[in-house]
Amino acid sequence: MAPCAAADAQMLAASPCISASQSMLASRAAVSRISPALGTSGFASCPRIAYSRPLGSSSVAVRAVSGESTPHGLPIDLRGKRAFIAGVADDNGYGWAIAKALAAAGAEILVGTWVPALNIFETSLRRGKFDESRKLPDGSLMEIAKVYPLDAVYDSPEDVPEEVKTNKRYSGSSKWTVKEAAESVKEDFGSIDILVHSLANGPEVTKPLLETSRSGYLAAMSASSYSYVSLLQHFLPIMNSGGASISLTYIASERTIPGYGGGMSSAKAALESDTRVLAFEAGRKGNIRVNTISAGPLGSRAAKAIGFIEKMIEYSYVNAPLEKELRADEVGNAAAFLVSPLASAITGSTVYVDNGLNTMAIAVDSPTVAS
Ligand SMILES: NC(=O)c1ccc[n+]([C@@H]2O[C@H](COP(=O)([O-])OP(=O)(O)OC[C@H]3O[C@@H](n4cnc5c(N)ncnc54)[C@H](O)[C@@H]3O)[C@@H](O)[C@H]2O)c1
Repeated sequence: MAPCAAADAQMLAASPCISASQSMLASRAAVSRISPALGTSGFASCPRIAYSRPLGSSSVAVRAVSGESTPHGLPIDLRGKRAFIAGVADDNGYGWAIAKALAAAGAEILVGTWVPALNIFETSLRRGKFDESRKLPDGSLMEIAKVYPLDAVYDSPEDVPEEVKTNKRYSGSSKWTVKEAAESVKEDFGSIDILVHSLANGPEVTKPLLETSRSGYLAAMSASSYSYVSLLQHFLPIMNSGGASISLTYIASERTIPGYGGGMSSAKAALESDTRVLAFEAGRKGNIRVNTISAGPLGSRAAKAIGFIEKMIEYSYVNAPLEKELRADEVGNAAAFLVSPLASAITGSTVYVDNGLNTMAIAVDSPTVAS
């Protein structure tokens, strides 16, 4: 969700050990022919390989043999990796942008879609409504290997209240609790390498904290924080060693953003704290890295529910060190980096992808600086 509860791959243009003038995605096809030699850890073995690949009508010879030449560029190479992205229900949000960046880097994409939004998402996908935004930098369309129904507020079938079970928005789907989703992914694919949590919900997000009910506050925590603990808890056993997980957070966790209410700021603070603890536990238990991206404001569906997202986007544009629009793909690219072998020593971190807005203490039109 927005600054609340609730992207194409420019950084990915650096191709796996290939000349800087080539797009990474164009290189994927050729590199995949040498994947047995390259392995799934990607660039680490690049300096020792030499191969040639067709690019358009011409053929580009690539030599990156130690001692012969210096390879250009660093690859974000996710070929051979499988990602489960929880929280994709349209092509506007951060989850979609992250899915695209990971796909562009070569990962296989599975998504988890909130049950009430599943039907419309699958129908739109089937009817080609997202085809334009499925385009990857190499011109191919992102493939989603499978869409899983998910409601991350429920861990297992025993937790689901009768009124939800019988709700017609849920009755057409099955196996959508977190535990069942992980079991289904295991049954279908065996394992994953990357887990992305890009979901949040706060039913009272428009209410100030002082007016938030206990149930509204706890609902925000359940959907936006514990949902991540639960996802990692259930997916960790099927995550390959060396894998990585990320979630999305928002600066309202550490600085006051009036209007981001209903306990959502508290939920993001919990998510960031949990990132550090989970990084330790998942690191020790499964050699899995855990990070969270503190993203700047984006006009996603969830963010629009808060009501003032356009103002937040404008505020960011005017006041951030980088005076530009924040694109969802910039967050997607950062996510691709964080889950890639290039970030192999980064875990437990909150990484800001917000044009630098988090560093500012006062607005640029403040009388303090305007004089
Ligand atoms: N948009 C912003 O300005 C912004 C800024 C910083 C962080 N974020 C975070 O980014 C993440 C993605 O949000 P977004 O803004 O891209 O919006 P989005 O609408 O694309 O994503 C939110 C997703 O959460 C799903 N969802 C809600 N409740 C769920 C549940 N119980 N189980 C499973 N899925 C559920 C929704 O269906 C939706 O697909 C969220 O964590 C959000 O807080 C957003």
